[in-house]
Amino acid sequence: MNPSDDVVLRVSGLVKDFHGAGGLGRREARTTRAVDDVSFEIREGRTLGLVGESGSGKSTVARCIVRLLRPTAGTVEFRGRDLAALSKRHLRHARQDLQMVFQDPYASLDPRLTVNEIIAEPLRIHGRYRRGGTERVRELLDMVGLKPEHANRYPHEFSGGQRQRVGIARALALEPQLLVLDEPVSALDVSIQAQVINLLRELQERLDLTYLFIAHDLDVVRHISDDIAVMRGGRIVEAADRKQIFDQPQHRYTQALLSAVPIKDPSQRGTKQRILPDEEDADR
Ligand SMILES: Nc1ncnc2c1ncn2[C@@H]1O[C@H](COP(=O)(O)OP(=O)(O)OP(=O)(O)O)[C@@H](O)[C@H]1O
Repeated sequence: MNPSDDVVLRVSGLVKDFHGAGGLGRREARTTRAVDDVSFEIREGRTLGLVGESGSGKSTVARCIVRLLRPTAGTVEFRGRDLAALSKRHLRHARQDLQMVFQDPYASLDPRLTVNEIIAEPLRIHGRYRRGGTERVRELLDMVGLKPEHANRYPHEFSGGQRQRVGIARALALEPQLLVLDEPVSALDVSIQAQVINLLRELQERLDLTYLFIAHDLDVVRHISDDIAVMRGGRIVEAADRKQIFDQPQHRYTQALLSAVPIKDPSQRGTKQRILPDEEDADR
């Protein structure tokens, strides 16, 4: 078998610019390069952790992959097919195979819909909610550790962790191959984070899923990633397998992400503070 055959996602030279208004009194438009020449690939059944501080461009990469955003340059290949080259109809079809789970389960679930309606929505949109649709919803609820009676409840009746389980069930409804998980546990308590990460690991094993797992904290991706890419200022500054990143980080920014010191302010005792080098210092 050709070694590239099991590559599910290949991102090459991805660039995304946002064009916004200039500052006060300035007429010219200002361009922010949120993603600057990002490349990586993920093989079948593996997880790439994409890590970096807020504003480093992680979500923009995710949104370009699932085509919520159109890249300025570069390619996103899914199973060897460039998504930008697909017709609308083929893109719609391909998008069933790559689904996204969002950070905030409070904001990403429509509060007016029951859990049954939320999970069935992608099935309906893609014409796959036929007879037995309710059975499929029950099956999905079971997969994520929820009960059949949860189907008739509304999002506000659930805890944060349960809501994220609903979000995961919805993402799985169309039997995708790739999940783009954009900070899926960041809004949850630490104890609940571990439960959701364990669930994601079980599902990956059971359904042969491939993950792009985005987080701002290396600790979060430690137990789920095979490989890790560290982003800063729109670029990947270091990418390696998990062991290498944790045992022998090469880039000063990765080293800084791994190091933590107690905050001096006693009112914040128990929390950690990252020491991040200045942009110039971070360049090797
Ligand atoms: N729609 C937009 N219009 C203009 N600028 C944007 C837009 N979306 C993101 N940006 C800018 O792009 C850069 C990268 O943002 P992005 O949200 O991708 O980072 P992130 O690493 O995911 O951070 P966070 O974890 O805070 O979401 C930031 O400077 C951000 O302000």
